[in-house]
Amino acid sequence: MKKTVTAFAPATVANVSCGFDILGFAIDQMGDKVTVTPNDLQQLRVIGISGDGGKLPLEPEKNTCSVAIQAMLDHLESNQGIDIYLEKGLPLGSGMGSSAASAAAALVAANELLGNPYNKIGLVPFAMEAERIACGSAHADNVAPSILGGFVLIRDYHPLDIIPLPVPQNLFCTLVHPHIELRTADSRSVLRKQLSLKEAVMQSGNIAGFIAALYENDLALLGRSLKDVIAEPSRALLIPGFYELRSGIQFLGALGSGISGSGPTIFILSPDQKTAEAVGGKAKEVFAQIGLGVDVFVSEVNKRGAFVI
Ligand SMILES: Nc1ncnc2c1ncn2[C@@H]1O[C@H](COP(=O)(O)OP(=O)(O)O)[C@@H](O)[C@H]1O
Ligand SMILES: N[C@@H](CCOP(=O)(O)O)C(=O)O
Repeated sequence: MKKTVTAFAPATVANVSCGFDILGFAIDQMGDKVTVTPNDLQQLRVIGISGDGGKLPLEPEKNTCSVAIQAMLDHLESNQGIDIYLEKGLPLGSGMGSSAASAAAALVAANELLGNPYNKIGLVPFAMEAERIACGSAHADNVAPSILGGFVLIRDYHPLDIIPLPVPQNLFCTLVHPHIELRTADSRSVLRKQLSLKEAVMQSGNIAGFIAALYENDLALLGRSLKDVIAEPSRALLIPGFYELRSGIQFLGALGSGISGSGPTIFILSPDQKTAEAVGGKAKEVFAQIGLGVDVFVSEVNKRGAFVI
């Protein structure tokens, strides 16, 4: 067995407006790193965390790294002991799949340590168990793209059916992260439990249009499909500046915008880097006017997903 393995897993944008709980994509550069080392104690231990300001739990039953690896070891019927070190690169409660990136990096590192018993899709159910403890819901729309990269559709959860999708050319994403923390568990609690038939029809039309746009490389159709009648109406109220930003960028040439995951991060898709940068500049102005700090990132879609370093 290898002595030590480190893996990186990227941030993700879940939902992508029209795909609540069933669609997500991975972002370049930003993410978490996890290092795993075997121990002889037959125990999983989180031996250290950096970059989290002391906020994340070291208890193995509460940290998404250890919960994900434990789910994998249980499936393998293994009692291998592993020490876990997490370098947190993503802000917590950001809507950029922070809890998911930790789980994804931990699984890819532990899988390598154990001789790769699983392919990447095989790791997704273990990462979903980590999401269950992080926010009370085992959604896969962050963990699947963080592990696999690109756009990923979760066609069904029972049984799990994961479909990697094509990534169109020249698609750029601007992420605008206002400096507030929004826990996924809290922003799930504001969701309506019922949809009207009319709303279900609208959401189905848009997710179908979005998937067709990915296959057709049709960015205009992709932009028209960026609509969300399920989560955005209730969640946007929790995000100061959401509607101001949307109206501020409307003539800059972006394809569309929405809430990244459960927020507060807002994503904007653009057909070129120049537009994505201009949108980022406008976002800084809008948030300066309302007096709230923001971080702005511009990224292409990350096609690689989590990898061993
Ligand atoms: N390794 C971890 N990385 C990130 N969050 C973790 C981790 N372990 C546990 N958590 C918990 O998950 C929650 C953050 O997840 P979540 O609210 O889903 O954020 P995000 O929207 O960024 O994914 C926090 O309450 C945090 O305590
Ligand atoms: N589909 C989930 C996605 C949550 O993403 P996160 O990055 O905010 O954890 C939801 O909308 O609740």
